[in-house]
Amino acid sequence: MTHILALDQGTTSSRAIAFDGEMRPVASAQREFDQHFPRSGWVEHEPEDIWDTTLATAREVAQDVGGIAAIGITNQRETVVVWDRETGKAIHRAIVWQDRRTSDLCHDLRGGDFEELVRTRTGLLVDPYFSSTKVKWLLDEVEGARAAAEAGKLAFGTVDTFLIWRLTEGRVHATDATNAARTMLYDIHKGAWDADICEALGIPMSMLPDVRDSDGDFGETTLLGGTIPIRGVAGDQQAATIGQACFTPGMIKSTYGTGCFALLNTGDTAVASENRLLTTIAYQMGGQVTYALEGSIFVAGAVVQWLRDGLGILGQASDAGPLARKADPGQDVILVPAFTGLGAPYWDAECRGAVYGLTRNSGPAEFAKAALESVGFQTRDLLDAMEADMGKPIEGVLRVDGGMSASRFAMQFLADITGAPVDRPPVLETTAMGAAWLAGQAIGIYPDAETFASGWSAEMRFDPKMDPDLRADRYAAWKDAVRRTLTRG
Ligand SMILES: Nc1ncnc2c1ncn2[C@@H]1O[C@H](COP(=O)(O)OP(=O)(O)O)[C@@H](O)[C@H]1O
Ligand SMILES: O=P(O)(O)OC[C@H](O)CO
Repeated sequence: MTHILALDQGTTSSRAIAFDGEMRPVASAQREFDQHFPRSGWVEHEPEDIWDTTLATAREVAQDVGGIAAIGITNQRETVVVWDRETGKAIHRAIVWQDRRTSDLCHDLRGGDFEELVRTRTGLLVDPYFSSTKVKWLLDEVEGARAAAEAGKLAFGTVDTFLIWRLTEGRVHATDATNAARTMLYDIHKGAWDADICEALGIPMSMLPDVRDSDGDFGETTLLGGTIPIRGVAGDQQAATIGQACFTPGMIKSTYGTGCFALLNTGDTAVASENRLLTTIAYQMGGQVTYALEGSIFVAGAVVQWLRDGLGILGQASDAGPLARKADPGQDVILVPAFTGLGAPYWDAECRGAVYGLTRNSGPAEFAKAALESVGFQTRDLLDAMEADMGKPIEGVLRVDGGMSASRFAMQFLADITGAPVDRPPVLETTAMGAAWLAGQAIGIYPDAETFASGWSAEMRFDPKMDPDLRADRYAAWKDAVRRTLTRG
């Protein structure tokens, strides 16, 4: 039997999932790895941990199913690895997307021509979230790094690129267009690295990988038994967009993992946001770019982890919904989970979390309810910004996935507060499925986009049930709470 192996290298764990010829997941393995927080606001991963967990899970699953026809890679985005081309060793730990160490630098870079250049060419905002200022930090701070980079001895990559390099044993230094689009170094209109931005940040272009189609040819690996081609690569949120079959302009998916990332397919038009959303690449196939508007929220499932590990009021994440159902409906407790600032559409890196409306009777149930509702409120912020950018209401359904979409309470509130039906597919591993589909259709064993999309169906639909007046009141209360939390008022 022919299988496609999807490698999903996420923020907290590496997963390998084998899909059979019918695109059904048939075997999987997962390994968590350590998170390093050397200072407040800094987040690092050990590149060898990323590699070891990826290789171990890939080997386990490959052995389980036997023949693998092709590999698809999907990855946590923006995270930076810089390594020595000669030895293959990283010069420093990976700097993770959540890391805020370049806040001051980004602050200094805002407000002038550079910010405008970044916005118009990369579709992004000047924020520590993206890769470029992290690369600059490494070149400035690691001894000898800048000289080595200028001599062409160092390679930069997002995690996909690092894994491709390792899997091909240094033969291929490449990424796909979706990952390139998250670096803040890539012109998404021209489809090329931007020399002006690289020069402004002092990043030698010799460090940068070759950019290919998401279903391009990324070489072969002999490390999993036999010779297996790598034929699909996409950032995890883009892979989820593909796995949710959001191939038509106007379709939206929203993934609830550690954070939440909503992508609206805008077809061949790169819509410039007036509402602080990101313009990004959904996928590139056959040289043809499909764009998306993206809203990025930094804390979604992480708020449930906080209830469990920080407050200790949950035994496990799945207790959150049942606890929230016990909350006193008369209390309007609002939690703004700005643990690391707020992402879209506010982009306030300095503000921190807050709780409003506490009474003497507020307890664990009210906290659980407020935490789950905060994710719905934040998604409504994104959808409103998308509607404003598109100049028309967003019709249709929100397709959801990710670990937190398992919560029926959270998904029902999401439908209630957005007023949009919410569809949840039977396979929540849509990220891996998207990467597998890219690779599988590239080698001709999976159907084309149209056929894949027509076969897509929801396992569960959540219809909005909230009274429209109550919806308006509750959302106004959220907006008021956010206004009071922002450092910029
Ligand atoms: N039943 C549940 N109810 C609420 N949150 C959940 C539930 N199950 C998982 N989560 C949350 O989902 C997140 C894990 O989702 P996952 O997609 O694996 O994230 P990531 O890929 O970012 O590591 C965790 O933050 C966890 O708190
Ligand atoms: O690893 P995840 O699923 O939390 O996704 C991380 C995103 O790609 C960051 O942009």
